[in-house]
Amino acid sequence: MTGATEQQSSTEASETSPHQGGFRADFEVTTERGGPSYGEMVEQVRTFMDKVRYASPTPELADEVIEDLKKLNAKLDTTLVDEWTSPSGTRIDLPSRGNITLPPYEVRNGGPEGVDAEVIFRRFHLGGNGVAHGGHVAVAFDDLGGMAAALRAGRPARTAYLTVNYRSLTPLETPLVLRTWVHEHDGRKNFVRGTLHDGDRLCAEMDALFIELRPGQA
Ligand SMILES: CCCCCCCC(=O)SCCNC(=O)CCNC(=O)[C@H](O)C(C)(C)COP(=O)(O)OP(=O)(O)OC[C@H]1O[C@@H](n2cnc3c(N)ncnc32)[C@H](O)[C@@H]1OP(=O)(O)O
Repeated sequence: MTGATEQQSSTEASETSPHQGGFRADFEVTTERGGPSYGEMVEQVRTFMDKVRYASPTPELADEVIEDLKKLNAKLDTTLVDEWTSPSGTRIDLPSRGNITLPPYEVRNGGPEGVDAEVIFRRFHLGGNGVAHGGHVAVAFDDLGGMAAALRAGRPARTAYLTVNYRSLTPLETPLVLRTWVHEHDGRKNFVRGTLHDGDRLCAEMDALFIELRPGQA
């Protein structure tokens, strides 16, 4: 499984420290941080969120779960690091780089020409009536649109605007194809388009602008 490409996280170094700015010019990606079971740990948390979305616990069970979660939170408290050295976001071998906040995706192909990924919206991404929440669709477009801009530009880019047209319902628990590409670029401006398909059916389209960050820009 791949969560990203090498190019995406190893961008052009600048004369400024890579430790400055909103996105670092160069930061270390890894397949090892968090250990071999880290992906499974993230998957178990996603599964837990799936269950929470649909569970209706008794008051006693809710109290029990709270106590268990407090213990787990205390365990993780002893291991907290900054965002650049956390496995969540830098583990390129895992879906969505191990980033638990993103809908899990796998990049099938990524380069200056664009990104082709498979994304699955989980049960906890429910909006209503059994289909995905539109905000989660936008999150997937944002991350993979930013990736398309970064791969073309060779440097990080930030979203200036992002428009999603919801063309049909987006199913949960279904492998979907999300594509993003730079349609046009002008200086630091990358006009990025995207599509989300369930088979042949178009679920949503994206039209966005990603601005390449200047060295050290916050
Ligand atoms: C691989 C991982 C990918 C992750 C992707 C995740 C992406 C994100 O979610 S980023 C978070 C959400 N975005 C933000 O918080 C951004 C907040 N805004 C900003 O930081 C700034 O406004 C920023 C960086 C977008 C642009 O600022 P700045 O670099 O100073 O550029 P600025 O000089 O204002 O504008 C550059 C050009 O873009 C144009 N522009 C800027 N914003 C917009 C906009 N919203 N609409 C249209 N044009 C715009 C300007 O008009 C200008 O055009 P021109 O060069 O022709 O005069």
